[in-house]
Amino acid sequence: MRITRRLEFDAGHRIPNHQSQCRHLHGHRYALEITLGGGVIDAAGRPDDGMVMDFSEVKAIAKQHVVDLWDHAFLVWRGDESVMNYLASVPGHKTVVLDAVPTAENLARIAFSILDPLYRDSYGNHLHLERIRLYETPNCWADATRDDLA
Ligand SMILES: Nc1nc2c(c(=O)[nH]1)N=C([C@H](O)[C@H](O)COP(=O)(O)OP(=O)(O)OP(=O)(O)O)CN2
Ligand SMILES: [Zn+2]
Repeated sequence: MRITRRLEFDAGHRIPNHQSQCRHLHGHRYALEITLGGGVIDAAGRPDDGMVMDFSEVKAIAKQHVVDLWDHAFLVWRGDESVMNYLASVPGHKTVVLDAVPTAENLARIAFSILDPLYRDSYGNHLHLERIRLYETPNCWADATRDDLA
């Protein structure tokens, strides 16, 4: 069985070597969809009976480890020297420094690697993270699965 929980956040980014307008500083209303696989819990009387995992628990983990960190932050590739230097000059700025250019593909892959160990086996029903879908715009998204981890 598969379940999916969606969370949304706002963040700034740029793709420094992009040939068009994405090299400019801009932001998105991102959406993160977390798809988990696992068995449906069959334990009458338990609060999670009939669930793969309580959606509120799925949300709490993603919120604590990804969404709250990236929300209203600027996501910057550590090799983007001019923007790194500028953001460092802004007192108390919320900046997330990444080892890769902040494309939808890389953000999906990074979110997968952060969240993967946090969902695995926590419910004893072979729970596992199957896919992270990261929407950069309503029309553009990337899917990361285990095969995409570096
Ligand atoms: N494969 C990828 N291509 C692009 C990415 C990306 O992350 N992966 N990112 C961008 C830009 O950051 C931008 O967010 C997308 O721009 P655009 O294609 O213009 O998307 P819009 O929704 O604004 O376009 P509409 O045509 O207005 O729907 C570029 N490419
Ligand atoms: Zn963009």
